[in-house]
Amino acid sequence: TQSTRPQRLLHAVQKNATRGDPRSVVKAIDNFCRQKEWAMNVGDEKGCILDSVVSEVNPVTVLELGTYCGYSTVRIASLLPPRAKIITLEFNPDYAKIARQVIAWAGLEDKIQVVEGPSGEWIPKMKEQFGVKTFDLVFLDHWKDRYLPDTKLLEDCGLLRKGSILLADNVICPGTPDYLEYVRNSPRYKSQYFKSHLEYTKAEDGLEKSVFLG
Ligand SMILES: Nc1ncc2ncn(CCCCCNC(=O)c3cc(-c4ccc(F)cc4)cc(O)c3O)c2n1
Ligand SMILES: [Mg+2]
Repeated sequence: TQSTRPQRLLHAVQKNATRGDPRSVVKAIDNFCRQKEWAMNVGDEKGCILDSVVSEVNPVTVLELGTYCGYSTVRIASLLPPRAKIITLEFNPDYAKIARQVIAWAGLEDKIQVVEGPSGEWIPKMKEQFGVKTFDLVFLDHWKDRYLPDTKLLEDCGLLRKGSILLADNVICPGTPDYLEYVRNSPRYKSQYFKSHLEYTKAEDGLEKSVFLG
């Protein structure tokens, strides 16, 4: 039977990356996506912006919405301090299965919890299920029309504290207009746009970094 793109991406990692070396896993995926098949990872250009925000925030608890193959999960986790943890939500069980193997190849299983299911159902259960108080950093990279409702859900569930950082991918392409309007006009956020390009292409895209003011 024909393999899927995530399966081919995983094979490229297992063939070209060194077990236990997250940076080589990131490199192998970027090479695969540049040379063989485009895939919707945040990519190397936006990935550098992600790295700088993670390093600046130095988060202890991270939430990622939309795991896909685990590329940004590995990028983030490789920069976290020892006891820090990242919970990553993935709707698609096939993607989650691949992501777990990519994360294992990088040797980052202890820092990462892959949770399967829709964000709208899991966010209200974060405190009781995972003992989370608040998130220091949230990386939004899932369905673009879920960015706004899930941000409001995070607020309503008390999962954001003064200074929590939201970092959103694809605010230009595919675009998240209602989310952008909200975080840029709400008095509860201080927002900043990092102009970049859609992964592995010349099309414009960017990340929006928003600080929750409480
Ligand atoms: N509610 C819920 N809860 C949890 C979840 N987990 C996953 N999902 C569903 C997410 C499905 C994938 C989301 N990502 C994208 O769609 C995406 C697309 C492009 C792109 C594509 C084609 C183009 F021509 C140009 C740009 C580029 C990107 O960087 C993207 O991130 C969930 N949903
Ligand atoms: Mg994305």
